[in-house]
Order: sequence, then structure tokens, then C-alpha cells
Amino acid sequence: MSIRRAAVLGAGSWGTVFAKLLADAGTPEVTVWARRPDVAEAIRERHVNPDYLPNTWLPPAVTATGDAAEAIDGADLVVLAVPSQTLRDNLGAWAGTIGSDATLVSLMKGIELGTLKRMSEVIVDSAGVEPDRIAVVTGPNLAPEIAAEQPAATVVACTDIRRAELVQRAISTRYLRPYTNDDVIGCELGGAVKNAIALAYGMASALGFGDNTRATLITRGLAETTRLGGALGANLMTFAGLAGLGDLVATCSSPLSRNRTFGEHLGRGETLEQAQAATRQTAEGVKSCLSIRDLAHSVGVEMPITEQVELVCHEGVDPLKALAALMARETKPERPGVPSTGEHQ
Ligand SMILES: NC(=O)c1ccc[n+]([C@@H]2O[C@H](COP(=O)([O-])OP(=O)(O)OC[C@H]3O[C@@H](n4cnc5c(N)ncnc54)[C@H](O)[C@@H]3O)[C@@H](O)[C@H]2O)c1
Ligand SMILES: O=P(O)(O)OC[C@H](O)CO
Repeated sequence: MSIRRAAVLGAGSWGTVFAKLLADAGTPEVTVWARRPDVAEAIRERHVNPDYLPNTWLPPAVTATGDAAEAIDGADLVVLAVPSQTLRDNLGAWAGTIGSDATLVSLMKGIELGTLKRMSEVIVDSAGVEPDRIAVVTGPNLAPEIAAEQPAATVVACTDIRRAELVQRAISTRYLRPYTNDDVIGCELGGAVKNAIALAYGMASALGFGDNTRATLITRGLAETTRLGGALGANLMTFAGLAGLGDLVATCSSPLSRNRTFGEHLGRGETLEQAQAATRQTAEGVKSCLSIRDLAHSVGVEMPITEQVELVCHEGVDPLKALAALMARETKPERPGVPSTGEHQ
């Protein structure tokens, strides 16, 4: 079985590249929903997204509309690519038009404020679908590099292996190699938490700290992600894979990362508002650091880096003071691989 018609809801960087990917992998009809009519028209008429991917030509199979119902009509694959905090409201409006056996794909890397839910949980709530119809695509996938067809790998996480394999086939190209995984919880947490850690990494870089500091942030960032995952029922091995370490390294190391770049602005002493004004695109970690911190507290897990990132972003704490607070924490054994239960340190 293969996908005949796909809808991609969201015409930002990743939604647009994902539409190209589906077309390159052989989906005959891919319709992108763009919020702005001029973006829909440019994709439809000129095969380019001038706002987000001006230098990437989109294949003929990709078209676009400003009407979400039109995009979803008859689609057997419905891809969700809007900012995480807008998903519930958007999907609530679209849900009635989604086919009863369509597979839903989540591209979003965030945790909802207030409910503290992962994106697949928000989809279950607002679209009223069973969890096994939802696949999560996540991994080290900076949109501009995938657009340039640079080789990379990703993960398709779904509890229904048949649907995971369907999506895997639908995005398998000479430049992207997808792996399946049944650990939806771990894959989503890896994608969401790495954004908060990349903010810290960006701050440290802007403050002039070198590779020891950066490696420490990546490694301890992964440790706190793994602790959270363990407490929430994830497979701890997921965090050693593409959705965990892979995405964390790509996001922290890349100047293309919006989260890292946002952290650099904060590290240079800018306020949240100044950093927001300087970076137009979605840096999910800025909001999700709050919900991740609250989610961690709800299960008794300490996430010191995420907590300090939240203080810098939302409480105006100086990044240098945040770093000093991390360094002043009580000393403890490293204990890699310690299971989640017991002391969540
Ligand atoms: N860009 C990447 O490299 C990349 C890679 C993997 C995953 N992701 C994830 O994909 C998701 C989407 O990111 P992106 O990179 O496409 O973001 P983006 O900032 O490039 O684009 C966001 C899109 O959402 C639209 N939008 C903004 N507010 C909206 C609202 N209230 N309702 C509906 N649409 C709205 C914007 O117009 C834009 O088209 C994020 O969760 C991100 O973490 C991004
Ligand atoms: O640009 P960022 O920081 O949103 O990261 C993009 C992707 O999630 C990297 O895999």
C-alpha cells in the first residue's frame, strides 16, 4: 500500500520541505495548506515558498491552498506542521474533514503549555483519533539541509508498525533514510527537550565558552531528557538514537537551528522580546521549556538545564548567573543509565 494523496498543514520551513520530500519519494498529489494566501499562490503558481524556502524548487506534485478542508479532502496522509502551541486550536477546526482511516503525521517538537501533553496526545484530544493512527517523524532534520538534499536519517514513531512502515516508505528518498520505532513517548520527548537544551547551548556559545562547556551541556542535557523519559514510560535506549542524541547534537551544533540562534541572542544580553524580534521563525524551546519543566516536576524529575533556561527566558535571569547556578549544584555521582525510578536527579 502507498500514499495517493497527502495534505501538509503548515507552510513553514519544515512543512514545505516535508511536502517536497513526499513528492520526491513518489506521492502523486501533495497539497500544502498555507495560512497566508500569497504563500499558497506562490507555491501553486511558481513552485517556491518565498518566505521560508526561497531557493528551493518544489516538484510538480506539490500544490497549495489557503483552504485547509480542500487540502485534507481525500488525503490518506495528513501531516501536521504548525507551531506546537497552535496545534489544538487549528486541529479542532480541521478534525471533521479528516478521513476515517487517514494516517496523521506529527512533525512538531513541543509540549503543550497548561496540559503538559505531547503533540500526539494533543492530536488524540482534538482530532478524536486513536493513538495508533498517529505517526511522529523526528530526528536530526534541519529543514534547509533536507531541502538541499543532504543525506540524513530520521525516525518514524508509531505504535502501529503497519502505519509506521507506510510513512517510512512515503518519505524514503536517496537523501533521507527513515527508521521505524514504536516508542512514541521517547521520540517525542527527545524532539521537544533538545530545543530547550539548544537554547542553553546557544547562550553558552554566545558567552564565549568552548567545547568542554558545549559537550557538557549536550551530555547532561541528554541525561535529564533520559530521566524524564524514564519517568514517563519511554524506552531509555531511544535517547541514544536519532530522536535523542542525534537531534540534540544536530540542533546544538548547527547555526541553522532557530533554538540555538535564539539562545545566542539571549547569551548576548538581549531580552526575550529583543530575541523574538530578531528571529522570525518558531523556536519551540522558548515556550516548551516552561511546559517541560512543569511536566518534569509533575513526575518528580529534576531537569536543571531546562529549569535554568526557563529562568533566563521568562524570569529575566542573567545567562551567566544561570550557568553559575548549574555549576554550584550539589555534587553527585554520574551514574549513566540509571533507571528512572527512585531519585530523579
Ligand atoms: N524547521 C525545521 O528544521 C524543523 C525540523 C523538524 C521539526 N520541526 C518542527 O516543525 C514544527 C513547525 O516548524 P517550522 O520549522 O515549519 O516553523 P516555521 O516557523 O518555519 O513555520 C511555522 C508555520 O506555521 C504558521 N503559523 C504560525 N502561527 C500559526 C497559527 N497560529 N496557526 C497556524 N499556522 C501558524 C506560519 O505561518 C508558518 O507557515 C515545529 O514544531 C518545529 O519544531 C522543524
Ligand atoms: O531550527 P530548530 O532549532 O527548530 O531545529 C530544527 C530541527 O528540529 C532539527 O532537527
